[in-house]
Amino acid sequence: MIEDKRWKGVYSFEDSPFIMEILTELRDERTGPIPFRKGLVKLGRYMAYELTKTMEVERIPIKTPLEETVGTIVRDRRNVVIITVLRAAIPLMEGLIKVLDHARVGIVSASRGKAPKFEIEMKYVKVPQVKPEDTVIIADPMIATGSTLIKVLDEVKRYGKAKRYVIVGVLAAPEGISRIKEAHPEVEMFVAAIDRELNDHGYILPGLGDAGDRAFGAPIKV
Ligand SMILES: O=P(O)(O)OC[C@H]1O[C@H](OP(=O)(O)OP(=O)(O)O)[C@H](O)[C@@H]1O
Ligand SMILES: O=c1cc[nH]c(=O)[nH]1
Ligand SMILES: [Mg+2]
Repeated sequence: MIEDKRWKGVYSFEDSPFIMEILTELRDERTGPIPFRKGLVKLGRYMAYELTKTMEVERIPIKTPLEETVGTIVRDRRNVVIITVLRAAIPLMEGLIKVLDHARVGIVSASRGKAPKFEIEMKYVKVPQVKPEDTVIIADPMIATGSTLIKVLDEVKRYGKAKRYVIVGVLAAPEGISRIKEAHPEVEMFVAAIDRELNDHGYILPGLGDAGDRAFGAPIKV
């Protein structure tokens, strides 16, 4: 996990060969929906494991069958709310929750309109009460213009103030990170990699394409 020099609290996993191997499979245009979804689940699991290294722990006395000793509890793992941003975060959340198994889960829908406005439509919002001891983890694989996550954070903050707000994603563009940090400076971000830039349609380059479509197939209008 490396903190990017450009922003405070923004980390990538470019130092982790295994996470990079999973990302490589996701980027590859030949990867179909089944391995694509499996890759997102794997990333969720490993990134959650890495995230626990930044959490508060507690030492507790325990007894083995032979003697008394001291054990460890990741205290913050008990107080997690995962916000799943439909659609593409569904497999990522499935991985996160394998490690963060006590998590309460909120679901929000967010659909990004076309360039140049990239308006975000948020129709479905089900978020639990957020408590002061909570770590709110917002799962969304792609941080492009940042518009989706700014809107999700604005909304989620109405449900109570958390101890930490953490975004877990796969790829981020520098433009999106800067915009989110401007709107919500305290937010931390953990992404597999930070890519070069956005194209005119708001897609991340080199990126992996449309994460929702690659995981679930392209929707049609009827
Ligand atoms: O940072 P932004 O520019 O806002 O773009 C990022 C958003 O775009 C994708 O969702 P999309 O709107 O394609 O919905 P989908 O998951 O249903 O495909 C992605 O999952 C993010 O939520
Ligand atoms: O590159 C991008 C940008 C937004 N949403 C995606 O799914 N991919
Ligand atoms: Mg999409």
